[in-house]
Amino acid sequence: MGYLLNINQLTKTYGNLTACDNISFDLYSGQILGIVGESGSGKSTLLNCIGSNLSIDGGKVTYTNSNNEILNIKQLPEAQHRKLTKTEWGFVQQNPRDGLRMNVTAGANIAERLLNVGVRHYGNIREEAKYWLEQVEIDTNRIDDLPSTFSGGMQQRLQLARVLVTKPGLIFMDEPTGGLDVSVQARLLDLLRSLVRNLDLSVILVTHDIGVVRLLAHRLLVMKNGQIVESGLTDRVLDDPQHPYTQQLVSSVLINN
Ligand SMILES: Nc1ncnc2c1ncn2[C@@H]1O[C@H](COP(=O)(O)OP(=O)(O)OP(=O)(O)O)[C@@H](O)[C@H]1O
Repeated sequence: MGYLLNINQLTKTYGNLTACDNISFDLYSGQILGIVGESGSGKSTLLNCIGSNLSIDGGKVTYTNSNNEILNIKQLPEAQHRKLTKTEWGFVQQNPRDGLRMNVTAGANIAERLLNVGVRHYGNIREEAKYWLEQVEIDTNRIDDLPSTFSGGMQQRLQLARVLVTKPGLIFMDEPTGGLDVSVQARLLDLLRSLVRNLDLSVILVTHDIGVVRLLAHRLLVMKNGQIVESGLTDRVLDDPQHPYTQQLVSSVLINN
């Protein structure tokens, strides 16, 4: 089977700074790809060049959609790109406020994405919303509450439900457990792990937290100064790092923990 996503020589510059320097990789269906690296290495920029409408200065992003059409993402008309991001793609932001609509109920947050894929029957929508609240371990009695009345961990789980309800072909996650207390992080991580396994999700996951990729990612890209310095199976990269930068990244985790 062919790839789900192909990134070919992607380059993004800000003035004199090359935030992403000639990045190439493939993502296959059902794969969780982790992107790690220190702050400023270009991880979020790369994710936004692929998953959002951040412009690029060179290269090509190709996605195979659910109809097996191969889409040249950076050349897609704006309306088609918007449709893709509202249906087949999902983005889980570090700050749930960026991924949720805070002024509508939890149920409406989930329903909005269902409406985007053409579901119209109110009863079905409410049942689907309840189902996904259960999947992310939120009490269905909270369906009519505003997300602002939820804890940080609950907001993050609601963001997941909102994304998962359209059964996206590809999910982008930017530090999904960042900004949460350690115990809340651990619970979210557990939930994420069972969801990605049970739903066979395809995910690009950006984090500076080696523990997160160790638990979730099949493969890793290690970024430094906008470049990929090492890539491979997660266990191989973390247990037998080849590049001095990866060695330093892995050993600093051992020391800090
Ligand atoms: N809008 C922007 N304008 C100018 N420079 C930017 C902009 N966004 C990012 N950069 C620069 O691009 C580089 C990569 O930033 P990016 O946020 O992608 O790194 P990161 O690895 O995601 O870091 P962090 O883990 O801190 O989020 C940094 O040097 C940053 O200062």
